[in-house]
Amino acid sequence: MNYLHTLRILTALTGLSVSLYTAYIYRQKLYNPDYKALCDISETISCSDAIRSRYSKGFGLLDGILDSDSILNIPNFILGIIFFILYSLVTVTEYFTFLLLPAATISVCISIYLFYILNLVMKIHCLLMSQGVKRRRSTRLSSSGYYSKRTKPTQCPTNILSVENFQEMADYVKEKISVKPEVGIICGSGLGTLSDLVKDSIDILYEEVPHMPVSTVEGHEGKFVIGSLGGMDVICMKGRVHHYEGYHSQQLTAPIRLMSRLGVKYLVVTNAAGGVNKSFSPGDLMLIKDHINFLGLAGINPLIGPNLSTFGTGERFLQMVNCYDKEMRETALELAPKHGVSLQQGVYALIGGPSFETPAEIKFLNLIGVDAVGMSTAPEVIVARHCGIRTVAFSLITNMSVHPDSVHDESTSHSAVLALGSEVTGKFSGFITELVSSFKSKGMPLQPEADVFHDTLMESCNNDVMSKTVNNNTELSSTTTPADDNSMQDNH
Ligand SMILES: O=P(O)(O)O[C@H]1O[C@H](CO)[C@@H](O)[C@H]1O
Ligand SMILES: Nc1nc2[nH]cnc2c(=O)[nH]1
Repeated sequence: MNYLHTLRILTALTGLSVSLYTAYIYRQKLYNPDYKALCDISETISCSDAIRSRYSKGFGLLDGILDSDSILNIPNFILGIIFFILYSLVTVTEYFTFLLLPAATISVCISIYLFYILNLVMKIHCLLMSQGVKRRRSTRLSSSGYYSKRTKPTQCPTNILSVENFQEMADYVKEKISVKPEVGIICGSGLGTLSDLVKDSIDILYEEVPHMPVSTVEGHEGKFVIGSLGGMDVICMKGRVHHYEGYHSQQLTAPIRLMSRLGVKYLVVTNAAGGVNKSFSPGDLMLIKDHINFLGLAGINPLIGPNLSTFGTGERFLQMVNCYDKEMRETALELAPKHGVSLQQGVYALIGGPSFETPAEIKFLNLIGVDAVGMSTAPEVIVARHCGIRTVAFSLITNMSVHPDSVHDESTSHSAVLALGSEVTGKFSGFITELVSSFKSKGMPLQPEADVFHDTLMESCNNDVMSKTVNNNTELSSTTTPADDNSMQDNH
């Protein structure tokens, strides 16, 4: 009898410890997706994945009936803690001992059920035995983002770069710097001198950083400049890489994931672009309200492949509404006049390049509401969004895109783009510095939650709220080009 009593107490204590440890891992994972639990032994023996699965709440039985965030959908570890506390009390006090048999029966049934889920449904072994994996059998991934042998998507079966690779990039950079950058800046073609604004900086060449693609285009020096700007710690990219250089879109967005791993929360993206909106002039700075990503529409998206769920939002189906952060755009519009910057607003289109557009393509872009065209930015913004980094972006209009009737257009050449860039960049120093400084007072990165979406939809119904803060753009709505059509402008 005594022996049985001790065994019951030991069982209750073991159950309680396991439940508490599960609660601990659950909490750690919430704040640090990279946290590796002691029980994550291999790809198939793991509890971390299990703990974030749909079976981790209400044993998965309420899935589909209750929302996963419903307070009634109680995590298994809480049920476990309650169960084992009651079990211990009954054992120790010897009150209600008639409950022990049904309790033990229920616990055996639950164990068999979980054994079935883990081993036959999810095919992983979780030592804590109380949860399951969140991914389906056919798409289970290893931590490095590789599919198991069972599943072979025909396209991009693995990621070009794994989570570990991004971590290696970040570790390398962290070793070299003493600051903790919160702001990222990308300098577009001819805009490299923006990096001169960074004070007390150290430079790290792209070629030094493991897995970092190297710029091959003139006007993109290819180095990180890390230091301080506007009272913020920043990491500035003096030059970027492009799809047309032959890089995979996951490679050209690798620095964004590196930034995310360093703790960057805000991003300022710049590019040189051809003006499609006829009311623009070379030298104008355009605040990007939205983009049309022709590569993305054609199925070239940096998020294709196994989802890197440990980054920021980690969303598989990423919402792109407000990816050009509304609050940051409003701040930019407020600050611009103070610094003598006449800020245009518009939609940026990414084309694959490296050839510039034909007259017919420009006509088409103009018809569909594009204001400026270039060969970058959209993939970076998509990945920044995926990482939960708030982004604001600008196009320097370096040339007006070719007029349909012209035979030769001298301003649309890379050397002309670079020349104009270096000529006018200095004018934006004060503006960019104060914009970066303003991030100090901004909150945590906005996740693409339903209320933001709703907010934006409401906004589009109520006409363009941005027009309240725009001074010079009131003229735009009276021009006749489709790019200025209100339906496009009001959409953001
Ligand atoms: O987008 P950024 O890098 O500023 O460069 C733009 O300028 C180059 C063409 O001159 C293209 O690479 C185009 O994308
Ligand atoms: N695609 C494209 N990219 C540019 N970058 C700078 N100017 C241009 C342009 O006219 N077209």
